[in-house]
Amino acid sequence: METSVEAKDLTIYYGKQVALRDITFQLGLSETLLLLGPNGAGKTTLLRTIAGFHTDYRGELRVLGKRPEEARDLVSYVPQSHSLNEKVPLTALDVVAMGAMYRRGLVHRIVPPEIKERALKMLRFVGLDGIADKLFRNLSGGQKQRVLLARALISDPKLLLLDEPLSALDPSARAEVTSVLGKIKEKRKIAMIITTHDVNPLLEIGDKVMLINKRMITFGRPDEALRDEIIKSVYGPMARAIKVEDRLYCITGDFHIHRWGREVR
Ligand SMILES: Nc1ncnc2c1ncn2[C@@H]1O[C@H](COP(=O)(O)OP(=O)(O)OP(=O)(O)O)[C@@H](O)[C@H]1O
Repeated sequence: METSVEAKDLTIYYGKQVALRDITFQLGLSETLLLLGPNGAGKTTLLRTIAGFHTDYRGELRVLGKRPEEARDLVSYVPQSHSLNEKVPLTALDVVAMGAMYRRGLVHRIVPPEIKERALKMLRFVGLDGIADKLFRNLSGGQKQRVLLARALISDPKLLLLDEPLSALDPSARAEVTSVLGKIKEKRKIAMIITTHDVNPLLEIGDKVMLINKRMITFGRPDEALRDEIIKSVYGPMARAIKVEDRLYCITGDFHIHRWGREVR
């Protein structure tokens, strides 16, 4: 199988401390992996390692057939919280265009016409072409997340890494963003790895699920990987994996609560 990511006996360190071990898996070129695990399980660490930002690891790791550091141009990474300074009056279009300009070493504020055209196309793709000239800081949470997805897509990545893309959103914004993720999967046919505390809203787009908790607990198709006894081994006896009318639900009792944009755990 041609793979987007391939890991064999991967162990990730922070100096002498092991953050994550026993990671072995293969992800196909257009597959979506949902990466699930409790607080501190190592989800962000694994994502940043695949992105080529964290290099303190042993074992094998290949991203699109290359070492992660060499594959960076083929990968887009959307961190849990964006690092844009909201005091700077950037429009939605500016933010999307940044995704193409940084790659070409362009750091000035004037967006070249060719990039503007592509940025508008990306905004249309995420259903936001009407707000191109609005200030990013004034957008709703769901709109901001969709703009950040458009920014990640403009460089035409083959692998998209998303850290908790739904966690700061209210239910209707979650549905908006989930539907854009489904569209990316269907139309762009690229590989995605999405970290989440709550796998349920994403199960329909997940080809594979990995559950981690400082080590890999399970990896496979959702119905194989999310078995009741496995979920209980990580989240305790109250946790459940249940099927209702052929749809799988994973009840872990593990969720983020956000108030006024600040994350409370
Ligand atoms: N820069 C760092 N230096 C040392 N240890 C770190 C560093 N970053 C993370 N860790 C540790 O690595 C482990 C995994 O953290 P990580 O942030 O990857 O977990 P996570 O599953 O993404 O957690 P959360 O769901 O809370 O975001 C934790 O024990 C954390 O304390």
